[in-house]
Amino acid sequence: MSSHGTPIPMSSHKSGPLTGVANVPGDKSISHRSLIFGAMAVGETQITGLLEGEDVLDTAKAMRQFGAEVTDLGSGEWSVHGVGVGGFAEPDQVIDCGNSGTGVRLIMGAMATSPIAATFTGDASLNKRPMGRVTDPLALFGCQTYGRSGGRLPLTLIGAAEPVPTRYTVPMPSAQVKSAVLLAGLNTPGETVVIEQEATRDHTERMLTGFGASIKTEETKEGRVITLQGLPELVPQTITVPRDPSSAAFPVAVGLIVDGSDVLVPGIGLNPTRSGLFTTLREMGADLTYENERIEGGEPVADLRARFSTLKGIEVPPERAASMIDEYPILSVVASFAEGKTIMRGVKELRVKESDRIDAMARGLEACGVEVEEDEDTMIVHGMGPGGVPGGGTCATHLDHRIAMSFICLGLACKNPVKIDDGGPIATSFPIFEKLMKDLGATILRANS
Ligand SMILES: O=C(O)C1=C[C@@H](OP(=O)(O)O)[C@@H](O)[C@H](O)C1
Ligand SMILES: C=C(OP(=O)(O)O)C(=O)O
Repeated sequence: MSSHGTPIPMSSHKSGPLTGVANVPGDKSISHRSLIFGAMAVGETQITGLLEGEDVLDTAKAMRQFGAEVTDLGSGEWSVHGVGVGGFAEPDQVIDCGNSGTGVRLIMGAMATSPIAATFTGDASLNKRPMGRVTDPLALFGCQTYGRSGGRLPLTLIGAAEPVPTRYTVPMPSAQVKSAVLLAGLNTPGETVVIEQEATRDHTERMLTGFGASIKTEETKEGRVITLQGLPELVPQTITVPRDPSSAAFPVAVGLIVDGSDVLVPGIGLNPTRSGLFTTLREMGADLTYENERIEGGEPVADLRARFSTLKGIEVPPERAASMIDEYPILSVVASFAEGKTIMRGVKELRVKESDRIDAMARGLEACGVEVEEDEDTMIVHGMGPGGVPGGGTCATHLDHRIAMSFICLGLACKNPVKIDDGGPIATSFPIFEKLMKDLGATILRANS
């Protein structure tokens, strides 16, 4: 089932060369943060290029429930009148974050140090995901949570009336946990310190600095030590959201695996905490070039050009995992068309995303004739060479947008069509995916069309 409706079965079919320009939507991580940080600033934040996917729209609704004025001005332009740090009102309805781990975890952090209560829920996927990783550190500030066993949603959080500053080492590589703790630190007097052993996406640190918070990051023997000074007044910003590298991954991938293709994906952020997939693809021999390299909004940006390539399997360094964590499903598709094995280690976080992504990809690839090995923390794909994957399988998507899009991409380069049980979740992060792919020349059908 899609998160908000009936299932949308789809199929994708071997396509001729995919060519043209793919303008992917705004970055999901930055879109959530623009709304949440805007809601915590005093005055009006203006946002251009917001991703209008379901995940982000759920965050916009939640910010309204906490008292911010959030207005859709049309064409990706949004305005947020914030209530200031500590200014959140108590919502009078349950906060439904839909399919979004980022939304619920960041919002819990943002409210955890205000003297209000809120109840959070999500769809069947989100309500299975672990929340203890966020509620445990938030409890150190003095808030209380009452949830289902295993720390699952639905969950009620009662914010700390007198929050105490906290020093916390994040036990798994997670930007969501890091961000939740930093956001709780905003309404806490004194210094909040978060330590991460592996660098994860740093949008919270960069953007909060832009909003006027004092955040210092030091590389030490312990890891990255991030220190936030509490009780800043956040200053509203004018934000242009860059295009999402995690969405760019799909047109880039089909450009590489569909014979004769040449696809241009303009304006993609190459922040090193996000660009691990592109480095990996180039190591596999991809004809993936960075054109018109430039700096936009303080971030390195380039137009990505992907042309059909003969690829070789490689071992992806595990220390790169955090910088491409959402891209392993589509990498496993690309790896199916490489010569030799692609070994992905250090990827157990994939098991607690919208679905268990190692299991979902392994089962679907096997159904399409690809050999996959896995253990708790590893996935190995045995490549079948360009054009060598039989296809013909039906793949379960488990309410997971990235699984759905990955199998659609697979089918475009297989000998036989690939079916997915539900393309509905694609709307959570990439609502224009189907049209964008068809405009490049992809054959994608809905079961009833
Ligand atoms: O902070 C963020 O915006 C995100 C962090 C990652 O999750 P984890 O922090 O759980 O690894 C990523 O998978 C998610 O899509 C977005
Ligand atoms: C893991 C993802 O998102 P979230 O954790 O926000 O649900 C994703 O978009 O791949």
